[in-house]
Parts: sequence; C-alpha cells; structure tokens
Amino acid sequence: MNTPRARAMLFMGRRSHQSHAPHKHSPPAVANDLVISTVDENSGIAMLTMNRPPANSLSLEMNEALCYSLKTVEANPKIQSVILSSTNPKIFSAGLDITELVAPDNDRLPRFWNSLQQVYIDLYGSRLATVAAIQGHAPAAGCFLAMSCDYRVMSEGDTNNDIKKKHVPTIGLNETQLGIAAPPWMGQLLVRTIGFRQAELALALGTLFPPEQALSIGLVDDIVPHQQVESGDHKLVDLLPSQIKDQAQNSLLQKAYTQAQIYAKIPPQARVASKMVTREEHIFRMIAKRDEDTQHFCGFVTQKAVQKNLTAYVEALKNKSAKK
Ligand SMILES: CC/C=C\CC/C=C/CC(=O)SCCNC(=O)CCNC(=O)[C@H](O)C(C)(C)COP(=O)(O)OP(=O)(O)OC[C@H]1O[C@@H](n2cnc3c(N)ncnc32)[C@H](O)[C@@H]1OP(=O)(O)O
Repeated sequence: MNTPRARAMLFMGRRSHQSHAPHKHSPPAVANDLVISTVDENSGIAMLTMNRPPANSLSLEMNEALCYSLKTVEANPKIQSVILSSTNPKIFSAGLDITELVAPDNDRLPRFWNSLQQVYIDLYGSRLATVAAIQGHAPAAGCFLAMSCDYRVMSEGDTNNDIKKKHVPTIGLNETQLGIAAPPWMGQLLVRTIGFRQAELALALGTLFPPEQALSIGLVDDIVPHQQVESGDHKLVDLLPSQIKDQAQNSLLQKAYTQAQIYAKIPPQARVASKMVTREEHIFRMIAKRDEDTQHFCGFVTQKAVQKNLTAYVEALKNKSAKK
C-alpha cells in the first residue's frame, strides 16, 4: 500500500484503497442537498457549502456527501482550490451527529465511522488546495474538518454590545467534555497543527478557543472582523450558492476567496508534492490501522458509561435549544 505509486495516487485524487470507500462513484441520494457544490473554472476555484440544518453535524450521509462532492470537484482538472463553508452563519459544523452515537445500530455504527475516516483521507489528502471559511462554531469533528484543510480563516464573530446579538464562535477538540476522546488520528492532527504541549493541554481539557486565541496558538491562520466589505472581489459572487448569494460582501468569504486565489496560482504539481511531504505519512499510518480504529471506536462508544454520558449530553443540548 505504501508504495510511491500508491502515495502519488492518493494525492492526485485517484484512490488505490477503495475497499472502505462508502461512496465509490455513485452519488449519495442526498449529496446535492447536504453539500452544495459550485465551481468557477475561470478562476480554478470551487466552493463546498455544508447545508445540513440545524448544525451541519456529521451523520453517515453527510460524511458521504462531503466525500462525494470533494471527489467530484477534484475530478475537474480546471479546479485547483476549494473553499469549505457553511450555509449557517453561526455554525461551521457541530462535529459528529451525536445521535449517531447514542443507542447505535450495530450495522450502521462501523459504517458511520468508516465514512468519517474517509472524510479525513479524502480531505486531508486532497490534491486541491483547501481553505476553510469558519464563520461560526467548529467543535470536535467540526474542528477536525477545518484542520484537514490547508488554510483556516475564522470570523471574529459578532462582538456587538447588545448581548442578544453577541456571537463569538469557538473552535477546538472538546471531546473530553462529552466523556469521550478524540480518535488518535484526529488528536494527532491537533498536535500537528498547534504543537505538542498546546495540544496536550487542549485535548485533556477539551478546550474550545475563541478566534483570537485560536489565532495565537496557530489553530487558525487568520481571523477577520464580522463585517461587510465595500470593495470585495466581485468574482466571488459567481461562486456562491443561491442560499448564501447575499453574502458576497462578507469579509470572511472574501478573505477565504483571496487565499484560494493565491493557492490556485501555485503550479499544482509543486503544491501537491509539498503537501505530500507533510501529510502522506500521517494518512498512511491511519489507513494501516483503519480496521483497528473502527473496532476500538465501536467498542468504546457502546460502553455503558460512555452511553450514559452521551445520552445526558444530547438531553442537555435539546434542553438548551428548547429554552431559546
Ligand atoms: C476512540 C474514539 C471514540 C470516540 C470518538 C468520538 C469523536 C467525536 C467527535 C465529535 O465530533 S463529538 C460531537 C461534539 N460536538 C459538540 O459537542 C457540539 C455540540 N453542539 C454545541 O455545542 C452547540 O450546538 C453549538 C455550539 C455547535 C451551536 O450552539 P447554538 O448555536 O446555541 O445551537 P444549539 O445548541 O441550540 O443547537 C441547534 C440544534 O442543533 C442540534 N445539535 C447541535 N450539535 C449537534 C450535534 N453535534 N449532533 C446533533 N445535533 C446537534 C441541537 O440539538 C439543536 O437541535 P434542536 O432540534 O434541538 O434545535
């Protein structure tokens, strides 16, 4: 598996390890609704906009839709960069759909985990330059999605004095707060992104970082004020799906677009080769342990104590939402 050819295939968007890929080449039935895909061949930029209300949480179908959409865009040789964004202005992704983990179906649970592993393999190993436009919260696997991209831009949120309007997004791997732990490959992504000591602290405590802190530890690469820009890049409007067309002047999306343009101008073979230098070993290590990882996950999640914590967590989420 870990031959030079297999490595090159992985990063050129051609998979040499399809055995676990749930989506193969047929579109998941709801792919178009869950992830909206738009492309602009002139600029070489595409946009994948997550659209699974209320929180873009990652269900089996959402994971499949992400992989399918990414693969479809990758297959277009004119596209070099992709922006990952959300139709929800306050939530990038709430991480795994927790309802997948509570009282799970024995057949679905391993398929669900495989689909998440595939998102990691496909997104972290994409031949495309990937830019995460993090407009709102990105806890747990939401943070993982962002970390799997090449560049992360985060909105500072709405720091309005009016408490009702105030909204400060956070990002981080908060799994321990739920009584679970991030899987090794996800935890290692944090180590690779923010360094050993910061990651050790953040993983143990399940820290969710507000934008400024996330920037200072390198969890995101840039933060932008929550505002409209006067003279943004007008070409962005061609890329936006109808659901968020009105956000063409959004400073976060403008910044993500500028970064995607910068990447699109780098000769792709050089950009892809440099990405392999930093990522291939990590991906192949995960692939080698994929089945073991799935077994460990299923065994862990179905433990009584873990189920108890997760059930209580889902209840608390629902109660919080009901009180709004
Ligand atoms: C060995 C390895 C073993 C295990 C590894 C397992 C790995 C897990 C990684 C994960 O990703 S676990 C998931 C962790 N995610 C979270 O803890 C986030 C939970 N959500 C929130 O904290 C908040 O919802 C938010 C900060 C994202 C947004 O807050 P807010 O804007 O105030 O919205 P609401 O809280 O009112 O939520 C709206 C709506 O969405 C539902 N929801 C939120 N998150 C999830 C989720 N992760 N899964 C499913 N559903 C979610 C929430 O219940 C509300 O739904 P209603 O229908 O009640 O409105």
